[in-house]
Amino acid sequence: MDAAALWQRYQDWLYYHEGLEFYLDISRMRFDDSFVAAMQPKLDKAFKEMDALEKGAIANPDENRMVGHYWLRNPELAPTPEIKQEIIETVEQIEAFVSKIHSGEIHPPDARKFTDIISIGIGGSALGPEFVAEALAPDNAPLDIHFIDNSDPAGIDRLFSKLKDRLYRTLVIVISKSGGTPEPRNGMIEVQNAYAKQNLNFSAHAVAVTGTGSKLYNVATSENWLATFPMPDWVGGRTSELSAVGFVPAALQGIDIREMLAGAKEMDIATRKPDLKTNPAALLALAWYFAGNGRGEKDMVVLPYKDSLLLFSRYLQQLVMESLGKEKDLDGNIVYQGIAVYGNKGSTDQHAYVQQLREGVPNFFMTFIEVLEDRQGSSVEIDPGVTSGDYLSGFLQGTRQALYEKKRDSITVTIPQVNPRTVGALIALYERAVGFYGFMVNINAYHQPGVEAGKKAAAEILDLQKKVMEVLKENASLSLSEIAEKAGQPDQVEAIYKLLRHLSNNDRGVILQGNLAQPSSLKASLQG
Ligand SMILES: O=P(O)(O)OC[C@H]1O[C@H](O)[C@H](O)[C@@H](O)[C@@H]1O
Repeated sequence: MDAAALWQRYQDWLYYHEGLEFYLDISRMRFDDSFVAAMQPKLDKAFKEMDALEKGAIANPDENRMVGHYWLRNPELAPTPEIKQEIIETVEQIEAFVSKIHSGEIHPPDARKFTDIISIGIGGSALGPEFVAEALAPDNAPLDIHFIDNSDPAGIDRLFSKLKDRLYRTLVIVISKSGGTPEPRNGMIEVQNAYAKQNLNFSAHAVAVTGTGSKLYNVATSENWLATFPMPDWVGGRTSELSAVGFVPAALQGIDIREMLAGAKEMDIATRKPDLKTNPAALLALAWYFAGNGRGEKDMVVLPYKDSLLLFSRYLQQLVMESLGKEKDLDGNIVYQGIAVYGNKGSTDQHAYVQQLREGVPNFFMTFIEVLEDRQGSSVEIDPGVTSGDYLSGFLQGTRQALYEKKRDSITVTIPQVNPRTVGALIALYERAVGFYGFMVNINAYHQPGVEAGKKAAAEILDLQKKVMEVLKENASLSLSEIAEKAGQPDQVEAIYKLLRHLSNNDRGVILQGNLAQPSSLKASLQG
């Protein structure tokens, strides 16, 4: 295609939203009109299913759940008056609580105000809050946020050593929809222990965000924590940023959650239109379908050219991959669906892997995220008439062009500024695009059966560890296969080897002797 034809194609496919000052350009995806025509029935199906979903259909059939994150930004859409009321009240409760924290009306027992937050959660209960904190927390936030999003003792210690003199004025938010996920539970117990060591009353510092009636809910209410905010059943973890999950930490940092809701609501209105060319989520889903033949054959590389959007691709990883990565379609056929997502930020990543993207295996499509405003205030000239922002903008355009020359497709999303409204809009855009795409390829985008297998296997390893420790207590020194026999798990020698190796490296009283390069030669015993 020559330059004039490309320029025409750009204009033919450009989507612009006036209210949000938002652009979407899919002109550098090389589909043709016949592809678009062939996709129309799938698009029509997706529009219809999306409409039913918003009206409260059981869009997550195997969990028998409604999918209601769209109601969060427009409670009028909620299928019952009770749900509508719950949505409105939760935001009001969050705002009332947050203003009391900011004013010091609610304060820690030994200080006038809370100054820091430890936010404990994983998956959907961490990625949204982390992304939004990085994108939107003001320089002088009323509270500084820190995250525990893993079960890594060294990671937790690093945070404790940073906060040890501030724990007494740190608010702890434990976020878990199910209230039973091991990682946040572990994080909570670690933090409780740290408070106990300093003779601090944990409950006077703690807030929960969880489903009513969950284990965490029961702990928080019976221990009289400062507050508990509900996480409704009809909001999935990966679409929970605009619920209490995202809003409690965001509002505490002084981020305008009403503006996030307003941006999302406006994007929802745009992405509800049953017309491809005026619906940016449908355009995105179409582009994804084209890129990977509706089978995820190409990876989605997401490169925001803005430091504050660094965690967007990580956030999208869960939203896209947990939603679309499915073994079976809705009719039970094996389909192995999904789209892999990765990326950090530009131009930084140009100096890491863009070499492969331009010249190596062509197994991806790019999404550039462009922010029109370079910075607030004026810029110094790096070269005559040129600022660092001009460079960044040039790098984006240059990479887009260089990729296209090599037949590597790209999408460009352009926002005027990184602010609560545009971030809310971006979240809503991708939530809807994922939903559309899910319907286009006929999968349930709202469950995650594959995550359970790893959790179950981990629980079995921990049970095995208990059995192995019992065996060692009763015996002087045993080979790994003897331990496996005595534990009644003869098939689990390798798992036993691995857990003993771990214990022996962590002062847990386990001694492993023998040739470490030949695990079958090892004998294990307990110290003392
Ligand atoms: O919020 P929670 O119930 O603790 O869940 C946290 C996360 O863990 C699970 O394993 C799911 O795969 C995620 O979708 C979820 O966001």
